[in-house]
Amino acid sequence: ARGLTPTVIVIGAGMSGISAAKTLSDAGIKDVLILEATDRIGGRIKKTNFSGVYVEMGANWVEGVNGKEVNPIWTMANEIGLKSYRSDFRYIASNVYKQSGGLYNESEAQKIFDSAEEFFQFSANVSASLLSNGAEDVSILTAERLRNKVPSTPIEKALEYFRYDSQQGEPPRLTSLRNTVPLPTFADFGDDIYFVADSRGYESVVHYIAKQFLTTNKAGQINDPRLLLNKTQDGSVYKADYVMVSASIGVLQTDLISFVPPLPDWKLLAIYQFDLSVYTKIFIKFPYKFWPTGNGTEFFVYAHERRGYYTNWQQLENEYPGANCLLVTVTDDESRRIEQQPDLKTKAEIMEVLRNMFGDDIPEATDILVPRWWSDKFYRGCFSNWPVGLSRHRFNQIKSPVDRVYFTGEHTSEKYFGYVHGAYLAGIDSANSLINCVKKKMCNSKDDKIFQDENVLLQEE
Ligand SMILES: Cc1cc2nc3c(=O)[nH]c(=O)nc-3n(C[C@H](O)[C@H](O)[C@H](O)COP(=O)(O)OP(=O)(O)OC[C@H]3O[C@@H](n4cnc5c(N)ncnc54)[C@H](O)[C@@H]3O)c2cc1C
Repeated sequence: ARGLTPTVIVIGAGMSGISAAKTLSDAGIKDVLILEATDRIGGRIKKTNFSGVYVEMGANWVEGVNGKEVNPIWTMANEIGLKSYRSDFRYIASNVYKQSGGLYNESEAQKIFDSAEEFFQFSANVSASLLSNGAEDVSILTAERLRNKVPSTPIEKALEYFRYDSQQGEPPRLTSLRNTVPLPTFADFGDDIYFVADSRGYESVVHYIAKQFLTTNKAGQINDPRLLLNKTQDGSVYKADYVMVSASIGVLQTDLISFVPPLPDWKLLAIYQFDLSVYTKIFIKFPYKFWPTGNGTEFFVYAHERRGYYTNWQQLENEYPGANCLLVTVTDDESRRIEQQPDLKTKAEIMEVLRNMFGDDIPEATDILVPRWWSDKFYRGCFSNWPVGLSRHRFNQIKSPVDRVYFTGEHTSEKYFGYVHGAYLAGIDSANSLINCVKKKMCNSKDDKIFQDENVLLQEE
């Protein structure tokens, strides 16, 4: 180690920063310094105590399990015995509530569900043919129009929301068909997703990786001088040969971090064009259960005429027995609206929705948790989504290094952007490019040249 001048400074100790630092360390570049703005590692994987149980404010599922390849996060979750529960969405059609109460007829709901499934297959074919023809990208909504499958009734809209917005955090109008249908996560790692409910938190996977290269004290806590927490705007100066930036793309879209000299135009254009979705998991607690429990009841849907209005529900009896907790998820504009209003207002809205579904006799909620990722200057959102029309060339520029400044994070994973495994694999990838530069002096890829030419063009405009 060279003391005050490490080879690499890693900005951010979320999954990707920790994964990058470990990869560097494994390759013999042990003099890294990780600077994290908050008081903890894990970033968007974060547990909190909610009325006596540990719930996840950020990432909750290991997504992509039981497929042809093994999701590396699943491997680690098993190595540490992380408690998780397979989510079973097969019964949704029997659990769709009308706006003013009562369930939709199951066969009616099933028909809409089947038709959505048929559309999904169709759209996957459209996506594949766009790719093979080298044609322009289209949105998921465009594909719906092609098939005359644009949802119009509350139940159609609710089921569409359940399928797309709960995965991408943004509506089909904004989302790239070519890059999200089908999602490589499920094609490669399998269709199953497992809900983590463990008092150590999903973040224990990040700790598990960190402890493989950072020192710990007798109590097992990380005490390595190469990890500095609460590192923000305190006037300290650190020097290094290289920097690896792992902050969210939402952070990079603001001026929280200033680069001197400024990032080139091609880089900024790429960063500014990608999307960071907002996805809000609201936990609510009750004195007792008034919702159906048992097999096939875990997920339910509320079909309000206002699309995305408290649509997605999960009862957590399996995961947190006896805690009497529900989880309702909102996204995008609803998330931003709810982040900006007091929790009491949100609770009142949710109580009204629940009374519509279950009648006036239900008890008042005793506690509510509303995470605010979008308002948080260290995140500015939840997971990235590929907007329609953004080319692969432009996408590659998001992760491309600028001189000795490297980039990583879930938003730099071409196949698995938006996910925990995407962040993990991106950390390894970006670290490997940096290692190639340090050790083999392979620093300027051919692509960089293209980018630089483009930059000149932009400046001449
Ligand atoms: C609500 C929510 C639900 C999600 N659900 C799932 C899910 O179920 N399954 C799944 O696979 N994925 C899910 N995700 C996505 C997953 O959490 C992320 O893809 C992944 O954790 C991102 O890791 P990262 O290292 O790229 O970024 P981050 O976790 O954001 O790490 C970046 C780190 O940089 C720090 N930082 C920011 N600015 C600075 C600065 N100026 N200086 C120093 N440090 C800074 C941050 O504090 C943070 O610790 C979800 C995310 C959210 C928010």
